[in-house]
Amino acid sequence: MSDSSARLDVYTDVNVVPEHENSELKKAISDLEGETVQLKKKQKLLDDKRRELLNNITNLKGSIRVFCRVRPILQANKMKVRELVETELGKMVIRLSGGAKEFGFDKVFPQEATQEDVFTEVEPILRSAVDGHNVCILAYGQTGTGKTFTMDGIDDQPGIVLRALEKLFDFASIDKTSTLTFSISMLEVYMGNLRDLLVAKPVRAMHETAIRCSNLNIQTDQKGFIEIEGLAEVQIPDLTKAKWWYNRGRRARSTSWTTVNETSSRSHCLTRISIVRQCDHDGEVESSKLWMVDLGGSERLLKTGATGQTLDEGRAINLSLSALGDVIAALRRKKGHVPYRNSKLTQILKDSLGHDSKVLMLVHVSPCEQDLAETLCSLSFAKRARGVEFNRDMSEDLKKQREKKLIDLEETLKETEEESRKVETQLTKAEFLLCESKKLLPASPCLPLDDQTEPITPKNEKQMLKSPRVPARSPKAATAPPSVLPRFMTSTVASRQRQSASEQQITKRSKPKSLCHSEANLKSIILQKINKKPRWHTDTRAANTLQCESPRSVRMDHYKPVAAYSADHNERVTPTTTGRVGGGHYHHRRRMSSLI
Ligand SMILES: Nc1ncnc2c1ncn2[C@@H]1O[C@H](COP(=O)(O)OP(=O)(O)OP(=O)(O)O)[C@@H](O)[C@H]1O
Repeated sequence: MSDSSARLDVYTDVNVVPEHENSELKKAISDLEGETVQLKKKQKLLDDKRRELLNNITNLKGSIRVFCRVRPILQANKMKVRELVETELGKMVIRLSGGAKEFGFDKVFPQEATQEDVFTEVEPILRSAVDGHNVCILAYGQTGTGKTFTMDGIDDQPGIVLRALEKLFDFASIDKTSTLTFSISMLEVYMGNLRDLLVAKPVRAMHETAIRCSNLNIQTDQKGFIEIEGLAEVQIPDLTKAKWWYNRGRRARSTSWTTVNETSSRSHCLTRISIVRQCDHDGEVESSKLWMVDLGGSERLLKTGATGQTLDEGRAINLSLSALGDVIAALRRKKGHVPYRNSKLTQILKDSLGHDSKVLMLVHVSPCEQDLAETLCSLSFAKRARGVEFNRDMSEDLKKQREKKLIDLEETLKETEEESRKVETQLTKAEFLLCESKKLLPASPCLPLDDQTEPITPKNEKQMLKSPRVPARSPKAATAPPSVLPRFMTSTVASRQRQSASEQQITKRSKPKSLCHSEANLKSIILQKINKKPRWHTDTRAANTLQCESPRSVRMDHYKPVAAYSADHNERVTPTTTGRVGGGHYHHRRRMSSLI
């Protein structure tokens, strides 16, 4: 057979679409493009609606919520204690000689409550953080009542922070309308000074006489947002890196021995997760903060056997806790002046306690008779934070109305989420069809088969179907000046996982049992759209090259970080604003952390 006849055969086998069908295919593509744009718009609207509904629900429940957790009786004093604390649904009852005293809470966790029980109730507030609200979770209570246990947890019972990190990455992997990126900072407020826990070197000497604090400045920008100048902020692209940094920060925390708790925290430990959310539809960027705070133990100083430095530490902790109580009470009463400036703690948390933020305070108490005085102090603090007027002053009628409104809102939220899932399915289908039909358009004159690079074999066919194409950077990203880009906007592992899952999903769908059959199916689907019967012939070699790149996957690499933040511990950590790398030596007065 001559060369030319061979070429003729090839052209006959390959999809040569007649002109009129070609224009119908173009029309179908343009319809599909219109459809995906509309579906994306609808998806964005539904997501906005969901966020608004959730926000209304949280506000109705109270933007400052107070839970109470009762620590179990510890093995050490199991034999010699009398329990005075009883829990009922949403209520704490203290049995006193003169009768019982009741305290109401949004939720009460009895001694047997697990870390999981606690986290289940905490979880909804994390959604608010991802939706763009500043959120503050505070663990408050007497020394030794389990604040660190609730926030940090122990090896086999992780606490809120680790669970929250996991949850955030879960949210990122299932978010269909935006890309989420996270970074972590940790600091402690010790005797009124701030100390960066991510750049601090763990100090192994137990009784160092001085603490060197880093030069961290609390700044308020024009919009009233708080930034801590000089505080290291590390990008966390995945859960493993997030855990690594978090554990590093915890080890650097100051602890000391008191008569009440062997590893008493002598400071407030603050973990901040900065969340950047970029909407895939319009590129809009939102940021929010999630603070998780293990407060220093509130204590009656005489009881802890504190003297000297420990006494000073206790005083400093009590002063800042009382300032925190004043701020929350003022916010509760919606009082004009909120005394944020009275402590470093409240200055740092200023933009995450007030306007439009969500606060969750977990008050910890001991069940033992010997701790009664402290327990009553903690419960009074909680009562003030919760606002006495909240339920007591509300008439039964109002309470019922509120309950009904909550039920209605939750119902609407469910429906919205359901509708959003349906739109997501439609969008995936439309994008798949669009992607495949574009490949049926003859883009340029066909090359003779001899000129094609590699023959298709079963081996590389598999390879091609599996490996996604490298996503192109969007024109937006290519042209945007780096200085205006948020510094955390790199793809996270979660987002990359989501991308590859999405591609695998589509590849699975596009992966033909028989390639001819698959393409014929595709054509018939597209032809159905343009009301035509399939007439084209199939060239299996051409069909083999079908790889569907999810159009939605392109978004991941839009941005590069401006600063070289890295969660890899071999790499550099950069402080947020000053450019000063905090590799200095921090001589902490003493440290007995059990976490080393
Ligand atoms: N819910 C719980 N279940 C089991 N053990 C607990 C629980 N809560 C606290 N503990 C144990 O009680 C001890 C004291 O708890 P923890 O150190 O968390 O108290 P703390 O309130 O953080 O104290 P401090 O303010 O002094 O730092 C620890 O040994 C801890 O493991």
